[in-house]
Amino acid sequence: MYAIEINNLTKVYVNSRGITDISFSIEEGEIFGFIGPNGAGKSTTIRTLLSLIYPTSGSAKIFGKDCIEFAPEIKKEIGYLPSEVFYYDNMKVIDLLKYSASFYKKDCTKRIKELAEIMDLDLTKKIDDLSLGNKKKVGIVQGLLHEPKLIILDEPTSGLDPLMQQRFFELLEEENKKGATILFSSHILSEVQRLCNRVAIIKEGRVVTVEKISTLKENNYKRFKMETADIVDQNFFQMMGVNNLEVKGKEVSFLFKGNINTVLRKLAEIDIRNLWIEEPDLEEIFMHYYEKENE
Ligand SMILES: Nc1ncnc2c1ncn2[C@@H]1O[C@H](COP(=O)(O)OP(=O)(O)OP(=O)(O)O)[C@@H](O)[C@H]1O
Repeated sequence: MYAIEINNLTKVYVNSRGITDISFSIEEGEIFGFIGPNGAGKSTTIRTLLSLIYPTSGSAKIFGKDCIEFAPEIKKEIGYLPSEVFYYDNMKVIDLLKYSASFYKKDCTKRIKELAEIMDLDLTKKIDDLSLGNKKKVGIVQGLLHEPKLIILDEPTSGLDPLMQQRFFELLEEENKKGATILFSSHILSEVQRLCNRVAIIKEGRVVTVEKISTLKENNYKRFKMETADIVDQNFFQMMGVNNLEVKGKEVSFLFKGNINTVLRKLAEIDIRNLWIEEPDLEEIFMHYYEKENE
């Protein structure tokens, strides 16, 4: 059974696009990235899954159940961290978390304490007195305290310092090992690359591709970097499959997609001092994908 199954989901807002014909599925136990620039439609998709808004057309299932028809039942299985967290500022952190826990049938006291310790969160403080990063931590504990089967995170790391981001990622990996499925929305590629197995790339309300991170990295592009013995005209490197070409004196770099032998035969015509062939990072692949789509 899929943890999430989205079928042709469309949301049209009164004056703007929203999302158009989104379809993808997430297997139970996956850590799935949802990536795209601001305004691409990530939050709209997530809010629809949580039945906080209703789709114009299409449908989605969570653990095999329609996300609108079975919304109250499904919500108990989900931990959700919204991109922006708002609280009744006058409350103490512990009171807010106890209040959140009261929606679930189990006793979450022990888990609240464990999570607060991991995330270095002072439970006795008033929410009013917390920094943005600490408010984010409250959201994280609130989202995870009932040990949900599905964790949905919308831009979860904004406001967290690098050490806390690291702890948070480790926490997510542990939850995943215990069986939780994770949907991780972000516009930061490096964090998606670090955490996720698969990713859906969304652009202007539409999913442009769903790929394994490893496929995106390995099968598509290689980054060639070299030092040539003499200065070579950049036209020499212009061939099918070469992109993002940069020639600075004797230093040359480009992304290559295609049969690697073609490029190696071509390079054999010149005198090369040093050559590196690397996996490009996701950022480069992503940018290239977007450029290609815009052609
Ligand atoms: N409540 C709303 N009313 C009208 N238009 C909206 C509303 N919410 C989102 N939109 C529009 O829908 C589109 C998708 O926005 P959405 O917030 O889902 O994107 P996003 O990928 O989550 O980006 P961000 O990271 O900036 O939140 C945008 O064009 C946005 O302006």
